[in-house]
Amino acid sequence: MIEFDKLLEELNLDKEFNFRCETFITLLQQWGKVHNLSGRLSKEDIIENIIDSIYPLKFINSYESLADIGTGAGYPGLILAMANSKVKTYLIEPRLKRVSFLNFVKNSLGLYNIEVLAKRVEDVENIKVDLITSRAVTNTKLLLDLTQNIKKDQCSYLFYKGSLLNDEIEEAKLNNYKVVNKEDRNYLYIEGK
Ligand SMILES: C[S@@+](CC[C@H](N)C(=O)[O-])C[C@H]1O[C@@H](n2cnc3c(N)ncnc32)[C@H](O)[C@@H]1O
Repeated sequence: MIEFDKLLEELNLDKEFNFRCETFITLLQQWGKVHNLSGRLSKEDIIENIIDSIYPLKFINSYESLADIGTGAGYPGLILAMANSKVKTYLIEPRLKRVSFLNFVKNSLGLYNIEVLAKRVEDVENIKVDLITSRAVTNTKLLLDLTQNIKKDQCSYLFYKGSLLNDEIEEAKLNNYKVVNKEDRNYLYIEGK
């Protein structure tokens, strides 16, 4: 896939990331059928989701710790952790089959920067991160409210949104934010200052 190869080059992602993606694709296709983890399981669909997950690395600031809310089968938090295995990454996901899958991928790839927390985000305690991500879980205001307990003072947010973003921005009373559009996707980035 040309777009994928171009993006990897642009983001300076090496062969190791490519290998991790191949393994993730194989495992998701195996587990996905049995455990109903993700609706879209063709290789092309999975690569599209991987591109969607890592595309924001083009424009966000670097970060040392990350929490992804509602990681499901891996998007975007697991993929971001595969792209940068030095970043401490918490994948917060309450559904146990999804948790087992995320742990299986983590162990298969030796990604010990990842910690999978089998909880709802509002029940998570004792972690503080400087980037919070989420895709397809809930609206912006609720995400900001539910993550109060895990944010560092200068925390940034990256939410993967569709087209209905303006109402959400208004409801959440956001001032400093950036929206980056790519096809049907709107990435909402709120930079911690
Ligand atoms: C529609 S799926 C999206 C999964 C993945 N982020 C993606 O984009 O493919 C929503 C996920 O959020 C999880 N979830 C729902 N409420 C949550 C909460 N309060 N805290 C953490 N995860 C939650 C669900 O278990 C589910 O796996």
